[in-house]
Amino acid sequence: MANMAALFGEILSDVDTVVLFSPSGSYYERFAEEEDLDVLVVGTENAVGADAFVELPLEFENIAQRVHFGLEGAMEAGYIDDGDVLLCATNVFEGSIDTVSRVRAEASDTSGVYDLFSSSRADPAVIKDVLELAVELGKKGQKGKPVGALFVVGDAGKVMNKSRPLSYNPFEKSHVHVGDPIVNVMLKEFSRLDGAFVISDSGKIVSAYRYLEPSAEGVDIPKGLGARHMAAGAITRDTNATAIVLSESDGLVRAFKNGELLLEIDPEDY
Ligand SMILES: Nc1ncnc2c1ncn2[C@@H]1O[C@H](COP(=O)(O)OP(=O)(O)OP(=O)(O)O)[C@@H](O)[C@H]1O
Ligand SMILES: [Mn+2]
Repeated sequence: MANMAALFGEILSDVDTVVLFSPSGSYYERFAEEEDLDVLVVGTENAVGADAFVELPLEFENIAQRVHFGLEGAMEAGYIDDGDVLLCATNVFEGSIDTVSRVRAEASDTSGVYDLFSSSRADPAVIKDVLELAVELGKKGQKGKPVGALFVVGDAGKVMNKSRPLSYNPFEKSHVHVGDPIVNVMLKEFSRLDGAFVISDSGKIVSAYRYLEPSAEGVDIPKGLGARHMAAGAITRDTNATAIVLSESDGLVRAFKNGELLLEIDPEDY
């Protein structure tokens, strides 16, 4: 048997931090016991009670995105620095950790996606729920047909002031929150509605059918995107809201904050 440690040694040498993605308790313990090793845990929850932990808002199926998001959060939290060499251990196939990637942390690579969750005015769990809602809607569509949707999350009072109703508001007297199971049942209904959904910091659906009228001056969104995306970008520059858009035409989910596109994901990858 060839000496694997010698053959793969380069990948494992001169590492600053080991990053474990969703490790089991016993797996984590083995690393935590090593005194001269910096260990960071990344996952949707801190199941192993690690001191250094970065929360993933979603279980990213795409490994590169999972690693990227984790490292962006780790950089933001100060666990790693620009130029650090990291060993990222994660699972690609079913079950436990099966893959190790050697990655160099690049501050210039950070897209601000972690910011979307950590410093949005709305509760991060609400952003996550809405993002999941948009992804699910993007996967399912409406009877197999692609649908579009626009969710404006946070700073709802100001958003309401910068918009007008296209029709009566079905949520006027209701107390529906984005995390409620009923919201998933309502998904299909949602997708028929025109205009935007306005959601409060705490996740209450304040209104449907809102036509956004922010000032679009100076908003710089990628060419080729239409009125829905322009309105989404612009409302986040005019207010402290975060906008999450499912495009009917290309099927992608995009998130905007401070007038900028922060995240672009393909629902099929989740
Ligand atoms: N200012 C606005 N406020 C709320 N909703 C809007 C606004 N402008 C457009 N929309 C909604 O977006 C829908 C699609 O518009 P349009 O095709 O111009 O947008 P788009 O950015 O190309 O989005 P898509 O990729 O989904 O086609 C409209 O039918 C309308 O429901
Ligand atoms: Mn369009």
